[in-house]
Amino acid sequence: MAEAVPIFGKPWDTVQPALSQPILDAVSSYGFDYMTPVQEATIPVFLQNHDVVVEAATGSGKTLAFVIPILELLLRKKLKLGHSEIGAVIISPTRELAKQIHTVLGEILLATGINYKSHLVVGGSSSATNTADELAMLKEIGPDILVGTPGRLEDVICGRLKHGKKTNVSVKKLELLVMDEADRLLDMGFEASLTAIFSVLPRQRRTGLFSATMSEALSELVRTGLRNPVRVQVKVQDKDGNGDERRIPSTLSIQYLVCPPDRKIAQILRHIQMNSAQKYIIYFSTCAAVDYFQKLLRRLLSPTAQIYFKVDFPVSVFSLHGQMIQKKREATYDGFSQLPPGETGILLCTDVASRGLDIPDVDCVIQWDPPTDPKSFAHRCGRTARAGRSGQALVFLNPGSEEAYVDFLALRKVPMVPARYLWQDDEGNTSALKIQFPQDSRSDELLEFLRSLSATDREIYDRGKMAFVSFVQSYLKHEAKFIFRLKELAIIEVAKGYALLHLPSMPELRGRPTGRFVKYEADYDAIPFMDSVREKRRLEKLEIAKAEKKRQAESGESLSKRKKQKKSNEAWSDAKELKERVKERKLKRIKKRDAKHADEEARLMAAISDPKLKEALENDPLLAKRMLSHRDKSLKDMVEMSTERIKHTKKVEHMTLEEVIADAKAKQRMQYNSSSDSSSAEEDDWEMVARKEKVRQRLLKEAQKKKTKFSFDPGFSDGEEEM
Ligand SMILES: Nc1ncnc2c1ncn2[C@@H]1O[C@H](COP(=O)(O)OP(=O)(O)OP(=O)(O)O)[C@@H](O)[C@H]1O
Repeated sequence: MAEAVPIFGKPWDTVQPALSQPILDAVSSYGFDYMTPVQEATIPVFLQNHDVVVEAATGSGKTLAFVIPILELLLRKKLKLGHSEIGAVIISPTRELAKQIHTVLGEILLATGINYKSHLVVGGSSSATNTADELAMLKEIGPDILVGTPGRLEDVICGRLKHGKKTNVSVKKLELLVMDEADRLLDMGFEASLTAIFSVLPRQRRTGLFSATMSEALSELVRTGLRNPVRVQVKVQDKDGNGDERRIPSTLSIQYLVCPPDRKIAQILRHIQMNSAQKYIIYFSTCAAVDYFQKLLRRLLSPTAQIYFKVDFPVSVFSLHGQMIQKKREATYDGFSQLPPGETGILLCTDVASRGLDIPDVDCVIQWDPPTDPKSFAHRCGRTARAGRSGQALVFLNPGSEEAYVDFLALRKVPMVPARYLWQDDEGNTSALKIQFPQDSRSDELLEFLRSLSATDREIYDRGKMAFVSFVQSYLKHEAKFIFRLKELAIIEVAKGYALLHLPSMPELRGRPTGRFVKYEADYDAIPFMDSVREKRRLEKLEIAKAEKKRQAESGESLSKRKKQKKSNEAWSDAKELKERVKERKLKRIKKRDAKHADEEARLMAAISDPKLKEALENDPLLAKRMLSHRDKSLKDMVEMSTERIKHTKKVEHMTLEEVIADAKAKQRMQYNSSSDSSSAEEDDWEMVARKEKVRQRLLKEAQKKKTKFSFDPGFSDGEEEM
């Protein structure tokens, strides 16, 4: 078990300006006699009404560094908040973290006896499934402090509602805004929600940003949301006293193991076998991998698998990722957090659990693969070694280009030391080896056993393929691309490490020598689901597919032809649908325009008695439009102009663009020579004809290219082409 190392600062009653007695009593009821360095540095500055930007290692006590000043400032101002008025808002990137902060706040409020209420505002919570429910709850409770995630908070604070109800929350008297894991808030693309929230909060508020890692985006936020902030940076020295600075707690030891990807699972199991009664968190890059390895681990813990994973102590396996429903997320989090001491527990998760979570007594953090965002690395490791306790972290690096990650992190003040390869003898005894990649037949046997599980359980088989494919896709998303190069990744060994029965067909595998991968001999169609309902449904579908295949084989259709046919049918129907939609939109536009013109023309025709004029107008609806906008011209002039234009339009239809321009220029010259004022309407018409000619030329070229039928009506189509 991890032991506590005292790394604390001054007592709480030394804070200047002094904290109120109820708050001092509350922290002492927690058994916290001394502040941590970040609390000592931050609380006085926040209390002196400064905005703060706080950067301190994981597990250093940042939560109380903002919770205490929030309560103290609200108390000190003796702020009388109405039923719907909010005094402080705390924003967190994940629901779990928001819930945790809300719990800490609630406990402190209870211990102080202060009459403020806090409320948790997160999406997908079991208590309020939508914003309307949330607002109804808020109306009933009348909280003073809100803790939540950006989207739902934006809904509640800014009144962006889906149900047309007005928000009944007022932030006019808000005193404090805190953003925990502020850099993550921006990385996760919450910037728009944050900006919306800032825009409705009073400018005279205090703002605090807290994180263990700062980013460039954060300095942008400092510029936009804070006023002359005081920057608090708590530095950690290396334990060996060489004066080196580190971004991680001094009580945290991080090891790395350069290990072929197909040995990882055996290494993890041996780790667990060697260290009983420990709490582990294992990070994966994708939700699919979490689900898959949870299934495998659970099966490995069954009595029949004890030959490969022999443990004589109870082990509970949990999983947590962002695609799980909220209720399950909450149950997992609570289950793992409340695991009784002396029991071994393993939480498999993605980065949704990398930040801020204060799960008690986590002894070891293992990273199956490094995170795509390098900043997450320190946060993941920081789930252990919290508040002065010691803790261990281990990351697997694939041989090839990933070894460079060690130096990359060292430059970012995250030091690591090499780990030893864990070896298991034939009796199942585990020991640490000095050599890096020994022959490891027991690891190979374990993989074969996992494959045999896959060959008898379709859910494991399907999930394995999904996990592998999603891993490859996530590998391409690594921010440190110069280290994580897919070309240099031993992808076949990765597939072996995922205990796949066969390689999936994917472009990333094209051109790779696959000889090292031995396909598992099995009838893949026969692999059943353990769940009888799913299996029944699968068999029914399989029957239908087989019957169809047989029918096509009998009718002589080749597979490639069938595929081609299917593809062309899909493409054809898609294209047809699109064409119809375009046509529909076009017809709508024409109808709308015609209705408008018809109205104008009707009024005009009613006013015209000259039959010649009427005829000219019928031939040229564009003229009707022009006549309405040039009422100062006599109708007769307009008709002459129109007749001339119609003649000319018909002529230019067969002219090239150069000829049209030359013609227009000649007309202009003639007009200039005759010293007559050129009519602007007429100039517009020439311009229009030239423009239409340009369009016609373009369409002609395109049509020639596509060899499609081409028609273009320069008089009426108003620039709309028909192909
Ligand atoms: N003054 C204190 N004395 C002893 N323990 C403390 C003190 N302040 C906080 N702690 C404990 O330290 C642990 C870590 O605190 P907290 O979760 O606030 O860390 P953090 O800096 O926010 O970490 P992270 O960066 O991972 O979010 C908690 O269990 C908390 O109860």
